[in-house]
Amino acid sequence: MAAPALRAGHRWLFGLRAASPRLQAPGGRRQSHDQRPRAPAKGLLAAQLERGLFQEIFPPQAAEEQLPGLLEAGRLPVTAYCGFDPTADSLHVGHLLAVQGLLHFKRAGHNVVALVGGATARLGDPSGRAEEREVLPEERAQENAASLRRGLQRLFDNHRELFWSGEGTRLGRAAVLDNASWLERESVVGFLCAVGGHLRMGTLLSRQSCKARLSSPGGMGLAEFLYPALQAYDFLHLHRHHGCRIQLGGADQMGNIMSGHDLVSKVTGEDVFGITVPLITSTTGDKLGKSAGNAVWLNRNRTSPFELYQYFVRQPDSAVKRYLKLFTFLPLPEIQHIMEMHAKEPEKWGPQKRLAAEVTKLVHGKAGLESAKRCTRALYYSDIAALETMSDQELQELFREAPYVELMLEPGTTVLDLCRKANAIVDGPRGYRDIRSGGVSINHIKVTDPDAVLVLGQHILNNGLSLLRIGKRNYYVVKWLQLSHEEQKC
Ligand SMILES: Nc1ncnc2c1ncn2[C@@H]1O[C@H](COP(=O)(O)OP(=O)(O)OP(=O)(O)O)[C@@H](O)[C@H]1O
Ligand SMILES: N[C@@H](Cc1ccc(O)cc1)C(=O)O
Repeated sequence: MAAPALRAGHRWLFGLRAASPRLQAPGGRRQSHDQRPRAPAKGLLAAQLERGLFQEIFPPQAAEEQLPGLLEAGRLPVTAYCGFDPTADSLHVGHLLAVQGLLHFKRAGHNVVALVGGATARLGDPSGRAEEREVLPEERAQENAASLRRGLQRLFDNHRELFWSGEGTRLGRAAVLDNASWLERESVVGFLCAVGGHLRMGTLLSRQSCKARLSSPGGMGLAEFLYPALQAYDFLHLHRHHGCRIQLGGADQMGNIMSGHDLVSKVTGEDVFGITVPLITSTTGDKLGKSAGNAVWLNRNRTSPFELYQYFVRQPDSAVKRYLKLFTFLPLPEIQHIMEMHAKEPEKWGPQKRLAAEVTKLVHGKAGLESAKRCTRALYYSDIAALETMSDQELQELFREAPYVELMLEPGTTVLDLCRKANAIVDGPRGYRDIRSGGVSINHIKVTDPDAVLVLGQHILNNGLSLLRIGKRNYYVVKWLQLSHEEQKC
């Protein structure tokens, strides 16, 4: 019955606060291992509870009773799923944690489904929302869904190629599905008959996300209200057609996961489970994601490999150990060792760099990681060799805000000509003076003679580019056109 299940949920949440390694004792002190209840399970479950990746289990008693056995190494594979609504055309770092959860299932030999919510995205999940979402047009939902499917597949492929060595276990299978392929085919009457009697109004109304939306100034629309029922129906569909027994999601998904659990167990009489991963937040405590407008994206056209790498390199010491456990597959003793080295040589930023490298490799592959490192050397270490080997795409990504100018190279072009043609200095004597006074550099080297003729290999790199900087941080990327062999010889 719904109400006792919810109470049990609360009891578990309460118990888990003590169990979660992430949570701190009053006064900000971390609880010692001894104060925590013993890890209630073996295998995958215990390992991920210890890493802090699995936060809550539903129903709570399953953490000690059914799940440890079900997920133990060497047992028959189970199938777990997690859904991602394509309300944007890219996944982001918050989603990566849920994907990481799926990948750990695969590594333990279980099968996973990454579900793109092509249908649910059009309704909009009310969980954690202060306002109703804008209706997503069907065409946009389809385009975004295709992009998310590619993003998820890329993560599974990169993981298999770069992070899986066999390790004596079979790597579980992964499928990427879209709920539009069944929800859009289901009739309204069919849906209500399948779901209507099993999901109770009292329970749905008592969910935190529903209460919050109902008491908001704009109230709650029917589509939002029915959202959890559609997500529950997905769980039922995946249970019937793919044998799915576990739904994974961020902590804000617990209400929807409980509805799915209700529906599947009532309709089929079988035990199914929910697992949540912690929410990744910004330094101000907001959930990292689209709604808060602070997403760090996984698609290169939104956040470059360099920017993703830098996001992780910038993590403070207070977060980096936890992130190494959550976002990488490094064994815990290795993480411990990395942290011990860091205590001896903090100036090397060892854990941050390792974290950044592991995540960038998973998201963008080896080439993406190399690109991130090349851009880092070019920008922060003024490394001309790195600058010279950068592609046009990398340069544009690196200086996203910088104007990108294409210019024809004419014989005798001077430093002043370059600055003027790029609109980087003001016309007249003031621009001339600005160069003289040392405010301009080309390819990281200061130029003070406005009349100096540009030299290939120095002012113009072998890849046909010049990086012009005015003052401290105004960059201009210049691409020289028609650099023929003849000109290069001049
Ligand atoms: N910052 C985050 N930390 C952990 N999990 C997250 C985070 N953001 C999203 N998720 C999880 O990823 C899954 C897909 O989320 P969803 O498609 O709603 O994206 P979203 O970024 O949460 O959307 P929005 O920001 O628009 O609410 C859910 O299980 C969600 O809880
Ligand atoms: N409701 C989830 C996405 C989702 C969609 C369909 C599902 O079956 C599961 C999850 C979210 O917004 O975060």
